[in-house]
Amino acid sequence: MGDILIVEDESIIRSALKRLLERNKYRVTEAESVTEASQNDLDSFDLIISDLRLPGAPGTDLITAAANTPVLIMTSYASMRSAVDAMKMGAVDYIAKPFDHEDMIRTVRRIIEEARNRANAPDEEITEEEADNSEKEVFLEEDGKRAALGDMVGSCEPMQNLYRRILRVAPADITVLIQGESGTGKELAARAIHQHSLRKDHPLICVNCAAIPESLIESELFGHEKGSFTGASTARQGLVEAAEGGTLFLDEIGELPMEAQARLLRVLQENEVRRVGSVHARKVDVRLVAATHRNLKKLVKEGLFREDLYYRLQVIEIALPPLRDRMEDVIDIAEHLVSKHCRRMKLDKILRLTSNSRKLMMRYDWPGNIRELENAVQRAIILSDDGRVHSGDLGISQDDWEIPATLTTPHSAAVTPIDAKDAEPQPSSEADDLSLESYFHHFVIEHQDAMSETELAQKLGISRKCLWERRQRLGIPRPKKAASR
Ligand SMILES: Nc1ncnc2c1ncn2[C@@H]1O[C@H](COP(=O)(O)OP(=O)(O)OP(=O)(O)O)[C@@H](O)[C@H]1O
Repeated sequence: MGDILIVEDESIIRSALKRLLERNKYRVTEAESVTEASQNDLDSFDLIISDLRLPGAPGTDLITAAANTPVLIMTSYASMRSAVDAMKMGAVDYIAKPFDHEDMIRTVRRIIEEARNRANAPDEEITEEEADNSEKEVFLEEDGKRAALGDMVGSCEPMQNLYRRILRVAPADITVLIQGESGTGKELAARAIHQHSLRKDHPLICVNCAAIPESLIESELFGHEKGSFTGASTARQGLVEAAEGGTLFLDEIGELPMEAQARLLRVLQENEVRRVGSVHARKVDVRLVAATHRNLKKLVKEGLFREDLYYRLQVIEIALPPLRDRMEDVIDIAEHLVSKHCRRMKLDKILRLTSNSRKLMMRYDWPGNIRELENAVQRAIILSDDGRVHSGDLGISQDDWEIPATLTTPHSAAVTPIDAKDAEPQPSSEADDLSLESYFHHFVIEHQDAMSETELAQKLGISRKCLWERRQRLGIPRPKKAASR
């Protein structure tokens, strides 16, 4: 079944693990330290299982010493953090001590099987030089200055670093956690990861955990058997299974209820999904990319997010900067969005930004990030009647930005002839928008403890997704109830 090297200095654990593996038909070699392990031909093993803390060099040294053999790290539950670091260094997985025998055998079997499948797959590796060149090709546009990756536009240093990081992690089949404020492009980043992964010809399923009612989320994600709850008249596959072979993008993973977190952990640890109401688990092959605007570590401390799931998720983190930290890209992004929406609306010409709208875009701090910029641009395109995007049509309340001296006089906006429309009093519905927003704000604060999200959305006459988005924009996050673990 396979050759395994165990590297463990505690003889009781070493011999117990040896017996367990031999009972399961593996051939086992033992070592007490990295030095003793290195006396073997490390690449001749199918798997190395090593303790992290050993006398002398740490178990992670074996990761580089055995370039072609997967290394499974064992560590005590208390030092999970170092296990995550070990995975960042290239360990194939980690297992907490004391381990459950079945867990260990399942993990060993899976790792060896996956390594064999990879070895039999056609060799798609490219040299580092080729990789570097392909990165340049992917994100540098024709003029050699502007950069973009997939639908992501932006040439500033942080964005170029982000593109590089995405291209590095995409082909490695590991879980990625994307952090960033609402509207910063987390879904676009997830799409880019999928597009540059070996799974690109399989489905990418995107789910916003905050937009699905808590009572339905488990069956939506994991599926259900017929009769498992009122209304489940037929058995149904969940979105995890629908992503088979591909990528599952879970946006706002911090909103996932505790029960669903437990099921998701099983998907990550065992590659298995159990439908609601079923006693059987099904094998799945799905890569998880998760995103959140929340501080998951804080949620863990508050007992609202499982610590073991958190450690599984944060193996590789990607951070999306808020738009206010990449103001040099604002105009490029705005122009990209104008042209995207003009094409979508099938307009004859692509509208131009007036100089005042450019100035306003540069001055405003975009708390809702690119989503807010996109909404502003769409609104201005619809209101425009002269082929230009005017500052007054962007729907940005003057209370929200510091009016630059160049744009105003004591009585009216100072304008250049080209921006004549910007000088006119705006027939904008700003006052209505503001009063609607404050009504929304009051209504939600007043009723959120007594009503579910679905009831709130129904009363307000909007969808749950829209309710959630407005909560983000107005900074009134959904109150979470602490769940028992
Ligand atoms: N760098 C970018 N260039 C062009 N368009 C972008 C960029 N980043 C985001 N967008 C656009 O902004 C909108 C919001 O992006 P996206 O949905 O990916 O953000 P998000 O962080 O996932 O938001 P949320 O957390 O609210 O779901 C989308 O329409 C997306 O196409």
